[in-house]
Amino acid sequence: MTSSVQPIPVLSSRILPSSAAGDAPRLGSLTYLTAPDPRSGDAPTELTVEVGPHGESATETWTAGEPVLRGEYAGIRYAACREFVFCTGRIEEGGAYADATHRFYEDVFTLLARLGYPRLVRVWNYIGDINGVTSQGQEIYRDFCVGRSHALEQLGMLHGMPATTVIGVRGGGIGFAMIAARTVEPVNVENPRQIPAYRYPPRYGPRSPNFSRATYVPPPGAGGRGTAYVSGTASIIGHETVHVGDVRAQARTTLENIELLIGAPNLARYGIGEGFGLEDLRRVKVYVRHAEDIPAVQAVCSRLLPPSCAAVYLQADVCRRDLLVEIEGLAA
Ligand SMILES: O=C(O)c1cccc(O)c1
Ligand SMILES: CC(=O)C(=O)O
Repeated sequence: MTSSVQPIPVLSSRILPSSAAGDAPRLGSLTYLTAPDPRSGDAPTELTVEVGPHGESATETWTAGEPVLRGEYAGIRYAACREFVFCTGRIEEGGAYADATHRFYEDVFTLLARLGYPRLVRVWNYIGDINGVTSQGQEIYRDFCVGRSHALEQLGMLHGMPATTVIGVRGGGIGFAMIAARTVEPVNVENPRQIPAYRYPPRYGPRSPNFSRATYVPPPGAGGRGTAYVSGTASIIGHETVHVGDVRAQARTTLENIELLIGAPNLARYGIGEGFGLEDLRRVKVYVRHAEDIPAVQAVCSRLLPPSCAAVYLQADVCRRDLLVEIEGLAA
């Protein structure tokens, strides 16, 4: 009997103004709307969040070039091809989020284990009123971190989380999207000039955030290029916010952080034999806290990013009050 080795499907994605998003078969999508849209409940594996009115709206779609199988477990919707699964879910608005977040992450890992896609590649968490407080007086972002950390501790995964974005959006509750892989081996990468988030000191909250600064996915076949998924990155050196009150300097420092993170010298520390520069960024989502800062951030980014990089500027809150801008993206 002969067996043929099937090529691993390539995970691809693109971003368009939300009105122009086509309806090609997809694993899932993330849509950022600048106004509430009463018609847009979340379709299966299509997460919609409301951002501030002064930035852009956009849809990022994720496709795999082959048929997907859809399903639902514990309220989490998924769409899977052979190699990748895209999941979305929501926690409804409530007085506090730690317990619901704990349960949500437990359910996600149960689902991924049952489906056979145990390797997380990318996670997004969109939190309503992220800098507001719970009924117990804890900041909502910190309360979310407590629930996530408890779930991961139980699973022995405190240090194993991939590239992640946590951003504040309008409305209440938390929207989640995740991508996991069946066989490819993602490599989680830290930034040499930032301490790992799971080692942040307690002044940032009772439980540290759990995420890696980037996740590298090797090429599907010999000779190709891999992809570096870059977490929400901000103007942090060590564990400290730098350039408080100066949005231009925060934007520049953020891009320097990304450059150091995905460059060949840093990736070599993980045995990765390639590297990326800012010129390899294919797409970024730039989250800007204050409407009036958007033009300045756009100016910095258009100077430092290549014209080939699709950039969208979204008005949204960042997890720390003194952070004015956060940038995520992918390089390939
Ligand atoms: O996973 C997180 O807690 C996190 C924290 C900061 C920025 C970000 O995009 C994500
Ligand atoms: C972005 C951010 O808050 C962090 O890296 O911790």
